[in-house]
Amino acid sequence: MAKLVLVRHGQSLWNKKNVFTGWVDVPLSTVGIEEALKAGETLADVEFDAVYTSVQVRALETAMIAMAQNKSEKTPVVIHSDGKMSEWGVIYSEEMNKNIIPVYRDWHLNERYYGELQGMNKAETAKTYGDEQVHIWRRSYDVPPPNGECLQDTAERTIPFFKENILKQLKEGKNVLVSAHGNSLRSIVMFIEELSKEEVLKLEIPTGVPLLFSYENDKLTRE
Ligand SMILES: O=C(O)[C@H](O)COP(=O)(O)O
Repeated sequence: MAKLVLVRHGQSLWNKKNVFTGWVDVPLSTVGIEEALKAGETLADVEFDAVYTSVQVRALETAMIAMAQNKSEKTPVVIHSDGKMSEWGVIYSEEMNKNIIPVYRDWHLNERYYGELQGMNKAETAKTYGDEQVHIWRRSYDVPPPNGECLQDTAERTIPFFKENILKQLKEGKNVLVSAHGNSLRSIVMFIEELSKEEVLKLEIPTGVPLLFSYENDKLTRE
């Protein structure tokens, strides 16, 4: 039975300031580093075969901090796809491959692009546009924030990527860690758990808390 772990990056400096982040590349806060360390402790006994992250530093930091505590003591090595997925694969000698865990870094797992809201304080935005409008922008499936992506747009890039890469590894019996973002992970959980547009409104993914799924008979089940 293969394992899939999804983890949202630890608190970033802009999560701390309650600012819409999206594609702005903001690092972890001290709390975020502690959350990543804790996630790593929780996952220390899981023997991962592959790690996937977005290109954003907060997700990469979280994956690396967590993997540094893994009992396998393998070295996580970042592999950049440069958009050419077919070129991914075994790039080291068999001997080296035994000691490394590939960390695939790809923009398809990036946070939802928040458009004109990026850089704006969430509480102040709610004061200007109203709580309901801001909740719709933040949590609805198909209403995009001004000039940004709605969750459906995000899902259109994350789900094909998930199926072609991550699910493929799970089918081969590999254990996979995915370190990504609140909304890119919401779209993936929506797909795995077949949530409706209404159900996804309530789906919240906290920072730094690993979600564990087991893969058996072509089905992913949350543990
Ligand atoms: O991009 C952001 O601001 C956060 O990572 C996710 O924000 P949200 O909870 O407002 O969707």
